[in-house]
Amino acid sequence: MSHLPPDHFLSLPRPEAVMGPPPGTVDTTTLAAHDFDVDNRTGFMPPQPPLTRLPESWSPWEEVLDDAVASNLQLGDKLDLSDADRSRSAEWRARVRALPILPTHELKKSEILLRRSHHVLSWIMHFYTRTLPPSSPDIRIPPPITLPLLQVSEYLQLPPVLTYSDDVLYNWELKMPQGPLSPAPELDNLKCLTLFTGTRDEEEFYLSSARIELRGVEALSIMRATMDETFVGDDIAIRRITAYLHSLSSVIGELTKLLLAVREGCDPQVFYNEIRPWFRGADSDVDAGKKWIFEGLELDPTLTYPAELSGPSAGQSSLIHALDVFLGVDKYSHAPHVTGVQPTAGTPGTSSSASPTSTSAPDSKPSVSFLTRMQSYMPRHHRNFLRHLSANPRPLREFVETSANESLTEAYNAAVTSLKKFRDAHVRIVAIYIVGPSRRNQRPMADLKGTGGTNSIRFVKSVRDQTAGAVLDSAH
Ligand code: HEM
Repeated sequence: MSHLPPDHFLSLPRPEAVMGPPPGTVDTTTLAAHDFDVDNRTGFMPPQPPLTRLPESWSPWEEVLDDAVASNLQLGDKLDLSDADRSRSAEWRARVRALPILPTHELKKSEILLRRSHHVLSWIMHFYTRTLPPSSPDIRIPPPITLPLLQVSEYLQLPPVLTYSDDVLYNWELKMPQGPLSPAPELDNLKCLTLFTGTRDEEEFYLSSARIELRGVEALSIMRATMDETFVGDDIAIRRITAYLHSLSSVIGELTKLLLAVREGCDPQVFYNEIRPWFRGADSDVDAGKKWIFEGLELDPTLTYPAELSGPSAGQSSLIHALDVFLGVDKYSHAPHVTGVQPTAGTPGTSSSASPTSTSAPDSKPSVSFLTRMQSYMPRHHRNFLRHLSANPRPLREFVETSANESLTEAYNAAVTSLKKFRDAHVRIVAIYIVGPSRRNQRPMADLKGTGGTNSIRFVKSVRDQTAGAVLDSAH
């Protein structure tokens, strides 16, 4: 960097993660943040394998998580839970409650430490809440988890709950070392860092998304090249964009194959009955009338009751949203009325009955599109990337419409249709992994709600149908 002038943004010291950069300057809290933390080899996945261990000062968290994994803890509402299972998880929860409340200020110095902390604390929280006996009247998260998890989440601007970044983006390592010249991890050279069940099915479930993220890097570079060409906008540009859009259709076709390949390693019954219940966030406890209570919240006056507490969902993948936004399909697929959430009586709008310092949940959830709600679960640099993409002054769809070029329109429609086919496949996956197993009903209650809080199959079908509606008339 010695050749850079001292006032260049890359020469400036990293801004404090929590404060962000001063107004008018670029956020450089991560190495690639000047590029929205989107790497040209690994896209929304980090280019280096994520940190696997926090420094010594925070080892009590790491140890209690190791212990949860090694103890093979079982879901609290498992039908054939043995007394030994029950007492093992009760002992583990007692250990969590006895943890010291560790300070988090030093973690703010590094985005990488903050990410690992969010990963460790949110996995502990899910192990804790989901092993509670079903007879517990509410879900109480003890202070040694509440305080650091809410503080770390505040710094990262993420909800204090397991997110797609905790179980996919930052939950991998290489099976075998790759040479320094390898541009990105090979799709079959990944394994996961943390699992609830230790099963291959669970690992394959996360890795199917990870592979989609890595294969999607080519889509990101096509988007970049297309955006450059729309600025030129001449006949050559139109020809190039036409070719790029055909390539994009093929890449989305590859993503569809990778999505369907989840069936090779992840059994639907195991997914529905043994894996998915671990993901449940506060939404899933609403029907049972249970509130999440963050004990100790009042000890830090800067903290408030979290607004968002849905479980992790690949609906938080920035890649799929980026495709929607780039193609201008999001106005259809994720129109404001496509919230996925069934309005409940007396919860029409945005009002909330919890006071800022209340330790328990507000009664209602704002009615915003699923896309908008899921963006708050994405790493903030990725959220900014999507905002930047939305603010593109020469949107592709408009460009295609005004160009009125038949080949270009056809290529655009092919890309939209490819995205619609991805969603056809996704509807099949939701039918196989959620609707089918729910009919056999091995769990206490048939659970058709998505972990993102939607009415799963109805919602994914409506997003798919809206995507199809974005195809342009060939007259354009
Ligand atoms: C077994 C595998 C999968 C199942 C059972 C599944 C299930 C679901 C469900 C139930 C929803 C509704 C939202 C919610 O409440 O969470 C959803 C949404 C979504 N999922 Fe999946 N999903 C799977 C794999 C994937 C993968 C691998 C991706 C891509 C990386 C993906 C991308 C999305 C997207 C983008 C949405 C938002 C709706 C849309 O834009 O189409 N899903 N998924």
